[in-house]
Amino acid sequence: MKPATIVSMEAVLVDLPTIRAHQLAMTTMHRQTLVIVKLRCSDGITGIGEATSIGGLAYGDQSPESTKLAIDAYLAPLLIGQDAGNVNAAMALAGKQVQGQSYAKSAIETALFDALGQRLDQPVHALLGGAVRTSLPVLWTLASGDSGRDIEEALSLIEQRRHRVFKLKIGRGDPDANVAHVARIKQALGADVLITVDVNQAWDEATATRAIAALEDAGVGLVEQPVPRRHRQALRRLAQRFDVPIMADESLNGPEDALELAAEGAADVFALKISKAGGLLATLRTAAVGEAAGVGLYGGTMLEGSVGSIAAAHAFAACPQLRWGTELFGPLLLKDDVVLQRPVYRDFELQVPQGPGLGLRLDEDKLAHYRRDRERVQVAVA
Ligand SMILES: O=C(O)C[C@H]1C=CC(=O)O1
Ligand SMILES: [Mn+2]
Repeated sequence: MKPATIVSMEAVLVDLPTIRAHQLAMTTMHRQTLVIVKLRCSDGITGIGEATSIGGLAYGDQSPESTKLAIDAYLAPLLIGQDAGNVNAAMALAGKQVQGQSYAKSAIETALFDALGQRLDQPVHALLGGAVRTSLPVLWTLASGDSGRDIEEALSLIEQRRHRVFKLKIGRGDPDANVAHVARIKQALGADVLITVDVNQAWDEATATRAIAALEDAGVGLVEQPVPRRHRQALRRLAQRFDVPIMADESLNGPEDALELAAEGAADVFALKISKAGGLLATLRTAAVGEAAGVGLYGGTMLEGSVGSIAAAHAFAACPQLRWGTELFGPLLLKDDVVLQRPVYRDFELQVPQGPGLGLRLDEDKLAHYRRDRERVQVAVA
């Protein structure tokens, strides 16, 4: 392999409308903002990556704007001139000189892997040691805010053979009303359809104890992050108390959290996300801790567009255990995207691309159309 260095890095904010309102405990989304990273190398290859958050700062403490700033002001100047083919060395340098910023680091690592894959003519999953599956089961989130509409949406998606597992976003408003909403949907979809719920940290322990008992009675199969992320002892007591598995999402970032959660028996399932871990390699390290502890693994999403979702798909394809499948449906929630070939969903699964790198390319016209700074870019070109 000929040596290549990183010559430039650009972080572009892209605003895309969603196909419908997406209601979570903490916010309602009508659009999604992607941070698309383009990393150019001295051999002419450009790698791409994506960092995305949910509802700006509603999900966590990194926003698209703060991610772009971290890249523009710190990570790009640090990494330009470094060996583009040595992902471990670049990420170690970023880890040493930049604290936190896991979303930015994930996007940059993705772009390095995409470039390396193109250079070696190998898909990213091959660079991670090889895929153990060629497609990934994908659930769908029902979050329109209306039980009747959610039921219609689920029935139609089952009919289209697109999804057969559904996650319900709850935790907003009266917990009893939340439980009634879940029970209505579970009853309408029947015993064979797995229903999971995501509370996004909205309940205190007493509320969670009462509500999870009722959710268990209603037939829910998995409860995600019922209590605030730092309330790990509460999470542990809930995981020990109930038969229904409890999944850690916001409480789990990298391998260190995984180790502590596993040692304490605080979660039955881990929601892996490349952006929380700070990259594909850190996601696999987090997964390894879970696997060593016998914890179930689930391929989570930050509701990324195609670039971020496919990056995650390469990591999840290389993950030996993935007992709970994935939720990599982000591209389907967006009205449009900025790639030339949108991901393929078939028979309830996302097909993992087999082409070099990520296996997808940017649609530069779409990127120019949806980028937030398009007026300024047009003026600069004119
Ligand atoms: O897991 C989350 O909290 C965020 C995300 C995943 C699916 C969805 O609808 O929202
Ligand atoms: Mn979640």
